[in-house]
Amino acid sequence: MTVPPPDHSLVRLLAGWLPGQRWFGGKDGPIDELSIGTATELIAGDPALHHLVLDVRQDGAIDHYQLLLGARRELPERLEAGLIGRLTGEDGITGHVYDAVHDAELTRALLTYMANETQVGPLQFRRAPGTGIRTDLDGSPIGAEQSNTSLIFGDSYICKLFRRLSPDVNPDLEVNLALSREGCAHIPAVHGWIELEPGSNTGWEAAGDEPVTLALLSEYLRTATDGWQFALTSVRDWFAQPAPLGTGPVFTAEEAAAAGGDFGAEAERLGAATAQVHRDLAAAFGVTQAPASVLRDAVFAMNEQLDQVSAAVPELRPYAGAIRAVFDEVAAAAGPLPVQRVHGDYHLGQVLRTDAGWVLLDFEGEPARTHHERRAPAHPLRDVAGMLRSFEYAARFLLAREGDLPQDTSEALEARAQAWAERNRAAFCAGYAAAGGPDPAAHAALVRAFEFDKAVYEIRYEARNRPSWLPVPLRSLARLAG
Ligand SMILES: Nc1ncnc2c1ncn2[C@@H]1O[C@H](COP(=O)(O)OP(=O)(O)O)[C@@H](O)[C@H]1O
Ligand SMILES: O=P(O)(O)O[C@H]1O[C@H](CO)[C@@H](O[C@H]2O[C@H](CO)[C@@H](O)[C@H](O)[C@H]2O)[C@H](O)[C@H]1O
Repeated sequence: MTVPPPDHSLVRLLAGWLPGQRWFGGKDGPIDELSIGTATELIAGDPALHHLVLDVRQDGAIDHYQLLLGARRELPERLEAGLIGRLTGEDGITGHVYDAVHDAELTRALLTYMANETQVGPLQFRRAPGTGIRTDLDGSPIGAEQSNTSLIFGDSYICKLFRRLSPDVNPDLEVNLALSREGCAHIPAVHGWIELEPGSNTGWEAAGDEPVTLALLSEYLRTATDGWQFALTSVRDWFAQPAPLGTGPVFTAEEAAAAGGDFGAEAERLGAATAQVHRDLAAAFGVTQAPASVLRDAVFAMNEQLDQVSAAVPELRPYAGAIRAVFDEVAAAAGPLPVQRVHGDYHLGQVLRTDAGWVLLDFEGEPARTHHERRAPAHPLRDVAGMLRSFEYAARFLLAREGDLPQDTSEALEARAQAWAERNRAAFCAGYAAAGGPDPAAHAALVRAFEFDKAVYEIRYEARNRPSWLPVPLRSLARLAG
């Protein structure tokens, strides 16, 4: 038997391992070709650490994924979860190769390199101006379901390693740095980042002049509560209120105040924080008046998405006519519109409640959008609509996943879900407008169109990624379009 050349066998191992990774975006189809775009040795010896950018060709397009590859002759049991395979190589990588995010002994070097602003081959490690970085902390991956991989270092830092790489600066880094410069109080402090020199990967089709962002090191908000979990706790309390079920929703201000875990005041504060971040984004990146044709083009794209998703997900079809009518109404009334940088994928899972207030995370935009789309200016009420959708999700999540409840219970809980959503939507909008954002009530048709567009996006997202969640957006669509 001939032993394949070591480089070849590494590529083969990677091609077998990649499709099984949570963060791999190309699960819909086969990998046509995989090659190693850049390979940089960060630590030599045993164990060794290599940084790889994998160029993955699928269906005519190339995506680039980042991997920290560990190599050890003997693999301790604690690292087996990340095992990719074994190499008999002669190319400097020998022994067991594995995803090194699990190896604290190796990932500690990331902090040291960032603290010292080291350059290794095409990789440049950066420290944010005016900060120091501790180098004595061990990293471990967070358990959360996420599109990237984040390591927590002690109680101090969270380092997000972007898995699918954007061709230039990642909007998450770009926006966080810009907001830091504005003194924005609603983001975690940026401590450092890692980037790849422009032009270092020849397999990059759309590379720009900017360095490619590989990782972002931020302050870890250890005691913060995730917005989605916080909201769900409130919905549970709301459902469990002793007022007799079936007599209508608990909804007077007094009843709401008495309800354990009422979320209204939090929703209002979140609205205010959102408006403040929008103001800082406008200050950092500017605001332009987009001509009416820009909104008409946006509506064209909304209709296109509606057609595509209706074709793929039959459950959407009964609502398509009502949705199209709302889109067309907005297009017909289109005038010049102020646009600016926004969050782009705003929902309760992107906000944390700290002792000091709400903090916004993950300015990368919707994962399915192109890099160009994710950095494009938009109307700030798009973010407002995203969060309104999220209140709908939180309100209906427990019910949609409950299965068959007796009809009277189900109707009574639906009424409460509706009341919860309405109360928190209104509180969020009030907080947003009071803090200086464009009043959602004064732009009701636009907000409604953005909400429908987001709902259509969500239906595709759930059908593709979490089919058991599909009833959640469908239930709220039935109400919105009904
Ligand atoms: N600075 C932070 N402090 C505490 N937890 C954080 C911080 N940043 C992110 N997280 C947690 O990590 C999760 C994933 O982060 P996120 O930036 O949304 O990653 P992804 O882009 O991979 O979805 C968040 O939902 C949050 O729970
Ligand atoms: O957080 P990501 O950038 O990965 O965003 C994607 O995944 C989200 C789910 O994790 C998805 O959000 C949808 O589900 C949320 C509850 O899990 C809900 O709060 C949001 O309102 C709903 O859109 C998001 O759409 C998707 O881009």
